[in-house]
Amino acid sequence: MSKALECVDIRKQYGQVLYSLGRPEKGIDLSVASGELFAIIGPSGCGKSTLLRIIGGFITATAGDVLIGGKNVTNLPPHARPTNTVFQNYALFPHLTIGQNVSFGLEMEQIRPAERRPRVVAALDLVGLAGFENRQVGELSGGQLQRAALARAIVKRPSVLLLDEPLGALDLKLRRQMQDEIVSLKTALGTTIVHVTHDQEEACAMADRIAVLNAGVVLQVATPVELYRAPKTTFVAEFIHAGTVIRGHLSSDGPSLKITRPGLTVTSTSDRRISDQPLAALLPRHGAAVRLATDKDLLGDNEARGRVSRLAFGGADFSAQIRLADDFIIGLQLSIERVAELGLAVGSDVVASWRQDQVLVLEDDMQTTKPAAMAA
Ligand SMILES: Nc1ncnc2c1ncn2[C@@H]1O[C@H](COP(=O)(O)OP(=O)(O)OP(=O)(O)O)[C@@H](O)[C@H]1O
Repeated sequence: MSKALECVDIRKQYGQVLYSLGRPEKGIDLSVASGELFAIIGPSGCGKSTLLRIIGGFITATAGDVLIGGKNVTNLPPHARPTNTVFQNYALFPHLTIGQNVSFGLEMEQIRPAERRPRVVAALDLVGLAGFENRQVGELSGGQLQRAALARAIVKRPSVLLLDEPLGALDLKLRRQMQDEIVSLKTALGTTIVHVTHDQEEACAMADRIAVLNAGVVLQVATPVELYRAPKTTFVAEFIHAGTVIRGHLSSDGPSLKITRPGLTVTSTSDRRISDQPLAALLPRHGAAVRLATDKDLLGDNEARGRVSRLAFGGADFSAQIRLADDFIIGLQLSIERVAELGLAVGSDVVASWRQDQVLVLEDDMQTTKPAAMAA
């Protein structure tokens, strides 16, 4: 597939050492395929917006290049790039009607009025705002304003649409609806989209691929499923809530790796070698990876005795927390059927066990030890 966007060795420094995007020895490299919806996720302050604004031309990178459709646009201002950005705060002109707002960019490009009008009507139609042309900005709801902002961005037919947390201000229901609509829009127009969000669920629901950013560094780029099945580092695993991170004493046990902590020994078939790089294990959260029993005595590797400390129903399944002997908490998802079958309630004594081949070994890139942070 052809590349719609490439970031090559991008770095940005604010102040001397205040914040830096990219590492001193290597900047950020990203490649987004044509027609792809590519999400950038990460915690507040990690540099998502900075990166997106460098792509859009609103911020000048300290070093590196931005290529769109193979063309180097690094030195072009925002309006001369084939991109358009939708911001969280809509950024609509309050004194113009919705139609005039959508038409504004076309006027700037000196497109003839006769051509402008059908394009404005078509863009409003695409985002579900047919007939809203003559409405004032103040007469629209939050969701409608966000749609108008989208229409204004797509009317210029950008080859890359940049979304900077555009759904952040919407309530959950509207947010889900807009997520679906943006994906449909992408499919209908074939536009490449780069979407910045701090919400990993939103990214997973919408994106073809996701880049996880922390402290100015891209830790992993993968499809949503790959990210859950094989997070590379403890930061990624914890950020996306992939399971419970186990830190402890690490040793080699024949062909497998063994991590021991009080009341729990996990072994993994992972072939990662012990080196200077700190490693940790991940117990996946999804129900299929975990066996839970209420009448089991034998305890060996990958088995732990505990007590259900929380059972929260999330609509489709339960999020359970199990407190082990030394107050270490593991989190997992359980189906309604499984909870009923085991007669689980808060306070139930259980034995949890994992298949060796489902215990992942990952690079431990977290500075702080947060054993209970991953509870479901
Ligand atoms: N103009 C600036 N001068 C100095 N530091 C800045 C400037 N703009 C951003 N920063 C810093 O750069 C870092 C990255 O900011 P950025 O807005 O890109 O993060 P973000 O991941 O988008 O965060 P959020 O999710 O909170 O919007 C932050 O630590 C921020 O304080």
